[in-house]
Amino acid sequence: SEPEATVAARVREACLSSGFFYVVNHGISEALVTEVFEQNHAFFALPAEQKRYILADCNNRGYTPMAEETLDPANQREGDTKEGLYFGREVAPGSPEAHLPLHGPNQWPPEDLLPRYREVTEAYLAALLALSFRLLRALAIALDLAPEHFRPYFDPPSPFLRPLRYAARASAPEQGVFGAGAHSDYGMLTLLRTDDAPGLQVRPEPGGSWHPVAPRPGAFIVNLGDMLERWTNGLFRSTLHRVCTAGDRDRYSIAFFFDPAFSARVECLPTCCSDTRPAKFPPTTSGEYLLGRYAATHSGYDAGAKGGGGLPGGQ
Ligand SMILES: O=C(O)CCC(=O)C(=O)O
Ligand SMILES: [Fe+2]
Repeated sequence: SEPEATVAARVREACLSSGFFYVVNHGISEALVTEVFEQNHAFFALPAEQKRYILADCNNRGYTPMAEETLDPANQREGDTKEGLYFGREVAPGSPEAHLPLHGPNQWPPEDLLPRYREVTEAYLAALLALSFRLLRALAIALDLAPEHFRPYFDPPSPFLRPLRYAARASAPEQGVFGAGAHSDYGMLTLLRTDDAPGLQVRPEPGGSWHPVAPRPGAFIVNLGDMLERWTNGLFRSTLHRVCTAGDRDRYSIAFFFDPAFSARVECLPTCCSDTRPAKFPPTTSGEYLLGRYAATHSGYDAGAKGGGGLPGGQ
């Protein structure tokens, strides 16, 4: 891999334009990536009742059936034509964090059916978490901040792994049918792997045209989320994207969302606002922001379900 300063300079350039870039020479073995895709092929091939056995719980961890999520309610006539899974950082039931929304034990596919699923998934999660922390340093350097600037906000991090299967159904944008409706990601960074089926599109300019993002063998597609856009007062972009499937076959992808600690405050960096460039977004917390977005897009998720709490850190 290249010197960190070189990487940071190229990251800056990408973050100032589309906020999307490919990461190569990342050190994560292709064997591991292949294995995690194989495990998810096997999971999604299970009978519906087996998948529903781990239906997403009050922490939004587990299985989300076809069309459960609607990423762009204003422009969709039905839910996303995909099914998925959510895994997060493993939080034991009695631990101090267990009362927090979105925190708790993961729901793993039954071991008798998929004996290697958990081990492979945990290895992949750990590898992506380590890569994300490297990118976090590069982002800080790209913003002329100390390399460890963001680190305290990620103690502990909130990683979410999202294996997805898109149905073999042609998207029809003019009819409001999408593999995944247009959205920006919510957190800091997203590291995406897809199979070789195209579908991801980005729209760098508001109201502009959609551009395909082709899968590249061995590369992660990385994009910035809303929290980094808020931290940088819009300097680094959280770009709108969607998935339009061709309908000739299923499409598999695995998104990894790297988000700050639940209680981390996300507000304009002092270097990104001034009298002439006032903060565009009010301060929020990572948890509050995430919960609001989940509540708006997941029919199966009840943001008030845990501890009767509603949104934490309220304003
Ligand atoms: O499957 C893809 O290519 C993109 C998925 C995505 O944008 C997301 O899950 O946030
Ligand atoms: Fe996304």
